[in-house]
This record gives sequence, C-alpha cells and structure tokens, in this order.
Amino acid sequence: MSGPAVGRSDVVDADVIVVGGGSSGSVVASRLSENPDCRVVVVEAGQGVSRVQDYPPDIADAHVLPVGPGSPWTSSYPAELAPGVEREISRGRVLGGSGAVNGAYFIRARPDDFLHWPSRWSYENVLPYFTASETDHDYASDRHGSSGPIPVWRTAPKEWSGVTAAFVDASESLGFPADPDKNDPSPVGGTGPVPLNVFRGMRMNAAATYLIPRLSRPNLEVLTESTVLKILFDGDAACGVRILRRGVTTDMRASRVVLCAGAVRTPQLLMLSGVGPAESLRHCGIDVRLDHPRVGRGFSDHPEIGVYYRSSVPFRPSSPIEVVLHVGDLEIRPYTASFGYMIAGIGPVDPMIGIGLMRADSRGDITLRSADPLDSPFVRYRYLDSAADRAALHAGLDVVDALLSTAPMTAVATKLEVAGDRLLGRLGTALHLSGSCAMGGPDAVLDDRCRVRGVYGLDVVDTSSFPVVPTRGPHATVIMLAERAARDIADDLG
Ligand SMILES: Cc1cc2nc3c(=O)[nH]c(=O)nc-3n(C[C@H](O)[C@H](O)[C@H](O)COP(=O)(O)OP(=O)(O)OC[C@H]3O[C@@H](n4cnc5c(N)ncnc54)[C@H](O)[C@@H]3O)c2cc1C
Repeated sequence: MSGPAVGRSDVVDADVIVVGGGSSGSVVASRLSENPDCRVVVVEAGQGVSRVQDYPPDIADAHVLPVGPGSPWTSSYPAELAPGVEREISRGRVLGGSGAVNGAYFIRARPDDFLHWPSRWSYENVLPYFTASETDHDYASDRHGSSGPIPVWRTAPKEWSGVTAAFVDASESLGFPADPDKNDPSPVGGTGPVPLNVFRGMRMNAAATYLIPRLSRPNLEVLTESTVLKILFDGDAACGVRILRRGVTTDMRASRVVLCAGAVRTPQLLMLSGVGPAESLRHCGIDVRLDHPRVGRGFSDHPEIGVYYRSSVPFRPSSPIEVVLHVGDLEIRPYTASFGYMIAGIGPVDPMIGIGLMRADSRGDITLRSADPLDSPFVRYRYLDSAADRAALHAGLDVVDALLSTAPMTAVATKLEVAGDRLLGRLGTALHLSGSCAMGGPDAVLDDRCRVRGVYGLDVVDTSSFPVVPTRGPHATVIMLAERAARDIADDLG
C-alpha cells in the first residue's frame, strides 16, 4: 500500500468529518454519503487502498493475524492487565481498522446484552440493523441478512482442522449441546461453528465491504495517513478537527464530527480536546472545556486465560477459530493453530485453548500520559480484581481440563502445565475493549443516540459507545451500532 492513497484532492471542508476509517467509521461514512447533498470526509491515520484487490496479502488473508512486532497495520499501547502483568495491546491502524487485522469471528451480541443498553437499543429494535449489515450464506430467515455488505460463512465440518474436529467430539462426549447457529437469539449455549466475515479465504473488513466500493461518490472523500490531533469547537459546538497530514498541520471545518477512532483513541481525542475528567486534564496542562468524569473510565473487555498443549497434528492455513463452546459466561476457544504460526515475528509458541470470560466484573481506565496527541495513552484493565471473575475463570480451567482428558483430545493434544499462579501466568485479553465513552446511565458520556452530552455536533460511534462489552466478540455489534447511528445522524442533519 502507498499513501496517502485514497484522497482525490487536497484537504477539503465537509458537512460531516468521520474520524477513523475502521470498522465503524467505514459504515458511518458509507451510509451518510448515500445522500448526495451530504459531503463526508473520512480522516484515517493508517494507510489505505482505493481498490479492495490492492490490500496486501497479510491484510486480505483471513488465516493470519498481521499484528506482530513492527506491523505497519497496527498501533500498540502500553497496558496493565493486572498488577504485575504488563502487555502491549494492538489495534488496527489501516483503512478497515481493527476489523482489517482481526480474527474474523463475527457473532452478534445476545438479546440479554441489550438489557444493559438504553431502551431504544432493545434486541428487537437493533435486529434490523444486524440483518442489514450481512449476507448470511448458511442461514436464510427473517433473522439473518440476505443482501447486506458483509458476507457471513461458517467453516463446514469437512474442512475443520484436526483440533477443531477433536474439540467438537470431546465436547459432545461431555454432554455439551450442539449449537449450530450462534446468531440464533434463543439461549442455547454449547458448541457450534463461528460465523466468520470471510469470503474465499479473505477477511472482509468494513472498509472493503462498505467504503471502498463507494469511493466514486463525488461527495465522499477519504484522507489516509492523516491523523486527527484534536477536535475544534466554536463555543459549545464542534466545528471541525485539526489534522496532521504529510507533516503539515491543517484545520478542517464541518458542522458534525463523528468520532470512530476506536475505544482507545476516541477517549484520548476527547480528553486532548478538553472534554474529560477535569482533574486529570489539568494534570496534563489541558484547558478544560467540559468536565466529563466518565470519559475513558469504566471500560470493559474479555479477559482470556490460555491453556497450552503440545500436538503432533500439523497446522494448515485456517481461520483462527472455527468453533467455540459457550458454557454460562465462558467462551472456550480451540484456536486452530498456535499464535506463533498465525502472527509473523513472535517466534514459536505452543498452541492453546482460550478461556474467555464474557461477562466480567472488572472495569478499566484509559488515561493520558501527556498532552501530546502522538503519545499513547495508558490502559489499565484491573482483570482478576474480582473474586467472582477469578472463580469463573477457575471453573473454565476445570472445563478445559475435562475436555483435554477426553479420548478425542488426548489423541491430538498433551496439556502443558504452567508454573506459578493458575490464572496470572496465563492471563491475556481478547482485545474487545468497549465502553470507554459509554451511553446509558445518568452520568454517561453519550446520550442514547451516541451524541456527546454537553456539546453540539459531536458523536461517538465505535465500541467506546457500548454501555458494556457484549458477551460475544464486538465486531458484528459495532457494525450494527454504526448502521443505526448513521441513520440517526442523517435524521438530525435533516
Ligand atoms: C488483533 C485483534 C483481533 C480481534 N479479533 C476479533 C474477532 O475475531 N471478532 C470480534 O468480534 N472482534 C475482534 N476484535 C475486536 C474488533 O475487531 C474491534 O472491536 C472492532 O474492529 C473495533 O471497531 P471500531 O470501529 O471501534 O475501531 P477500529 O476498527 O479500531 O477503528 C479505529 C480507526 O481509527 C483510526 N484512528 C485512530 N486514531 C485516529 C486519529 N487520531 N486520526 C485518524 N484516525 C485515527 C485507526 O487507525 C483505525 O483505523 C479484534 C481486535 C484485534 C485488535
């Protein structure tokens, strides 16, 4: 990829500026620019392409995760998962965002997830936006999409990797039910194939499906390799953004600014622009425009514990996850290959079964380390603080031990013991960070239409906006959110 590849002209002003051309930004820009009278500019920090076929192989190939050290398609942030457990966490920094580098698991949130959302986001109300986003090639019903931009497939049993087939047999032998349609709203649980946004081995990210095919619209502009430094205000209304492009700082004007920079950068941008917890902004020398104590505070994610094993079954290119088992609040993930096989540059690593806690008590914070917009904020998760979370993950370890002790699994895998604490030594994160500028609740940052309370013309439409992380991976749900929020913004614009 070369860049700035996608912009047709130099910097222009707009009706709407969309900050970030990732999963949600691609949907918002595509939907808003359906109105030819609405000039939409997307500002994306990463590189881009103007034709889907120009994505380089590591972005296109759904069998690899292009997030290794030195990846040109990601940003990484310093994070503390738990006291003493420090990690760098990655997010996509490319047209398509994190959805361009992710595991391509595309499961909707469950109906009871929406009990934590404002009432206008009930499951019945959001179902039409889920279906509008997808074309499901396995299921046809009024609950599955048949003409949406994102193709959804499940890996057929005859194509399963060796570990997937053994895992399915193992879970059946332990009495877990089959769960063939993970997007069925009835509360089943059990083992079943994962809906994947993959077409012929290609990861179909939101830029590839929603945005790039619309680039010929004269009212749609995409500026790549252009970083938004702050939001500009006229009184209490957002009126544009300051961007850094080709080494030059420029101000762009618009009557509406929609933040889709992801759950780490969106709260950072608000704070850099003076909207956030007053005391911590002053600590960084930032003038306070609006004291919003919840900006960056109280996010949620899915802690993940890895159980490693040795296997003589050879890896072959496959989606990172083909099936999962849901047991209560746990998601058991038999990854089809070791991360060392899927991620370039991290060296040999044993394969693992992941245990995701999909409804955790832990809540984290994102805080500025300085007023420099190019400096990464700090992400503190507070995983394992809660006794209930620790107990749930221990129960998950027992489930995986039982699975690994079955005949189908012992035939392909030998469990490796980890010295020290059973949880801390294996702790990771699913990278599903959500709710860092949430809607819902009286002190929420956003109203129930994703508008930042206390100012005008400023929206947050990305996983930051979720009241809490859903009990499934967030990708399908953030596409749904963007579908609906784009309609709300279009209605506001009149
Ligand atoms: C490695 C990995 C694997 C994952 N696997 C899965 C999975 O299999 N299934 C699942 O459901 N979820 C998965 N997720 C999570 C899911 O992909 C994300 O939650 C989702 O894509 C987030 O969408 P978003 O629109 O909120 O942000 P993003 O898609 O991250 O988009 C944000 C965009 O904003 C741009 N940006 C940021 N700051 C600026 C700025 N200042 N100026 C201009 N542009 C900016 C970024 O470059 C990026 O393109 C994974 C995430 C990662 C990182």
